[in-house]
Amino acid sequence: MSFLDLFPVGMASPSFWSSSGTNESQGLSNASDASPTPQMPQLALVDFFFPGFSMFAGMVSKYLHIDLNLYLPLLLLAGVFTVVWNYASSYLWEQLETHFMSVVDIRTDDEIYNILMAWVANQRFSQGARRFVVNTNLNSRSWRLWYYDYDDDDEDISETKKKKKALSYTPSFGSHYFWYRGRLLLFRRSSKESNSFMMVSEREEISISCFGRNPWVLKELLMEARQMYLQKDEHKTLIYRGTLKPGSTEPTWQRCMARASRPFSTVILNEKTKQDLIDDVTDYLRPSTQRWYANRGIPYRRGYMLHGPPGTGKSSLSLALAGFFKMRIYIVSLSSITANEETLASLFAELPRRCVVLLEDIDTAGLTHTREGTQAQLQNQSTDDDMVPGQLTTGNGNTNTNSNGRLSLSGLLNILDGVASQEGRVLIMTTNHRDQLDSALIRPGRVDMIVEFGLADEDMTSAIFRAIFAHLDDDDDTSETETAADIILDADERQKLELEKARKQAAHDARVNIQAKEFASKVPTHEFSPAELQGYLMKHKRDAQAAIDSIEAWIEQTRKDRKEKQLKEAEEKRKADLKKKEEEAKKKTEEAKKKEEEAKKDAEKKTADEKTNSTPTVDDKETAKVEVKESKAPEKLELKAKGDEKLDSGYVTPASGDP
Ligand SMILES: Nc1ncnc2c1ncn2[C@@H]1O[C@H](COP(=O)(O)OP(=O)(O)OP(=O)(O)O)[C@@H](O)[C@H]1O
Repeated sequence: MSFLDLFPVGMASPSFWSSSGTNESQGLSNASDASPTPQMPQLALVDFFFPGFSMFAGMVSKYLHIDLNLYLPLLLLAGVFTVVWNYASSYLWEQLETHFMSVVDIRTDDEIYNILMAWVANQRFSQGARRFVVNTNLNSRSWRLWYYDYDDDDEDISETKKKKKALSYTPSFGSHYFWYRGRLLLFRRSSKESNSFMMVSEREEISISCFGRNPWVLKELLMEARQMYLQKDEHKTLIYRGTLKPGSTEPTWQRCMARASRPFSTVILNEKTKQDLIDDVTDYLRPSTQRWYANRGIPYRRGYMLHGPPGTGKSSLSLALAGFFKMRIYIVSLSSITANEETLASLFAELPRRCVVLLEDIDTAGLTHTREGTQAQLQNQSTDDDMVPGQLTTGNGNTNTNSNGRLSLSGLLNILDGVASQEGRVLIMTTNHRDQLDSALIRPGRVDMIVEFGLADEDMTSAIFRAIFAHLDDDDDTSETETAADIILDADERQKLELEKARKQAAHDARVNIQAKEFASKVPTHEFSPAELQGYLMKHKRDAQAAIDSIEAWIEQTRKDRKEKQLKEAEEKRKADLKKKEEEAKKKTEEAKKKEEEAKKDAEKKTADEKTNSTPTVDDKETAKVEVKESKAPEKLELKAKGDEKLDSGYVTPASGDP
């Protein structure tokens, strides 16, 4: 049986309705029984609004013997009501929202999005939603906020002890009602019309509304969400880096990671220096200190300079400091292309009041020429095109950004002295070559404390060894030990177990101390950086003895590698110099050639001009004749000239002494 067989003959044609439906139908069709044709426009109209209605009504009439015509007015009414309701309800809702509700819109390109979504994911209404979005990372997908690394908190350890990404559930697009502090709130998530190049997750809009004109409950909710978010990061140091927004020249701070705060004790440095630094910053951050500065008109800022060879712990100390004082750290490398006065100024303007600002590698920023440098140096500087973009230049006194758009020393000083840096921030500058810096940059007031970092000495080496091999409580798989302890309910047995554990640890630490001394005695002092030694030890982190046994071979190899590297660098430098010299010589030869050609051309032109000037015209011929004659017979010429004069002027000029 085909599909068409279901329908009576002629059903598909417009005339079917009037001819076959007349027997049963009365309503609309009764009026047209006698003449089927006038009904057609009505049916066509109904079909227009409800496509396929005539066909459906025909089937219902044939098989169920119900005449839908009778219900047509009702259906139409329902349709009209639906349309009106749609318009009216959205209008009414709009009016209600405008006059009787408070709404907070959440920007998806702001950190508040991450804050709120973290809160929402923890709410009952979110976990009970029937349609929801599942994420392993709740953070905004907006390019301004999309971080490439996930917080460690987003991971959980399952019973099988395998690390898995935690799943977060948030309500899907639509309106979701929930109760908060006894008030009914509405969480709305919708997809906004936007450019197709944006990802779906980027195109969402979030808002929370409450009934009533006072939005206090919304503000409280946001505060609670923020508090919860901050608690999550309490034991972490949030690291931000100064960068340019993708595809634009606008600078911005991008949160790049949240690291577990590094304890101060893990930074190996002279204990007194460490304590002095902590005391200094503690004193500086006291509210009374701020008043003290203000009362005396002294700019409220504090600068620290950390200097020393690469890999000696400058960045580590800065991070530990930020973690210790629970402050965010904002890092900008002056050797990066983003570093010019304009970008730095806007980055500084965006900084929060209390934070650590780390200006990295100011030596790579081109301060090898000092501000007191000679005029020649300055001239060289201005023509030096080999500098890395973003390098600092000494400036020419007139401008803070030189012609290449690079940051000048005066530009940097302006930023350091500017209003933006007088907000109680801790400014740390790091450098590998302190001696090459301008004294203006490190004068008291700009740099208040200088901390020197050096290559590892014997004490440092053994401290690094201990740091790697000492047993820390967190190293244990606590879930396993806890289970064992839980099983043994007897207090004595438990105490015994703990004592045994402590004894084992003490024995381990004593062994590590001896090994550390042995290791340190084998490493020459002030030759290797802590980072190099740490890197080596980490290769043997499960076997301390192996680390001691193979250190000599490593030292040998490292020296060899360094020598090779030095030779390679020297060779590269030699080649580069040679190439530069050749290029300069070539340039000079070309210039000389060019000059020669120009001189030749000039000479040729001159000769040509002379020739042109010397080609005899009629007058010239006359003059020449005169000249020739003049040379032959001066007296005669004189007479002739006088004759000419007579002819030209019409009268004779009386010559002196002429009778
Ligand atoms: N004094 C130190 N105490 C503890 N760890 C250190 C120390 N020096 C270096 N390290 C280790 O070496 C690595 C590199 O250190 P860090 O980045 O702090 O050095 P740096 O001086 O800032 O180097 P650079 O000048 O190249 O930026 C880190 O993993 C750090 O743990």
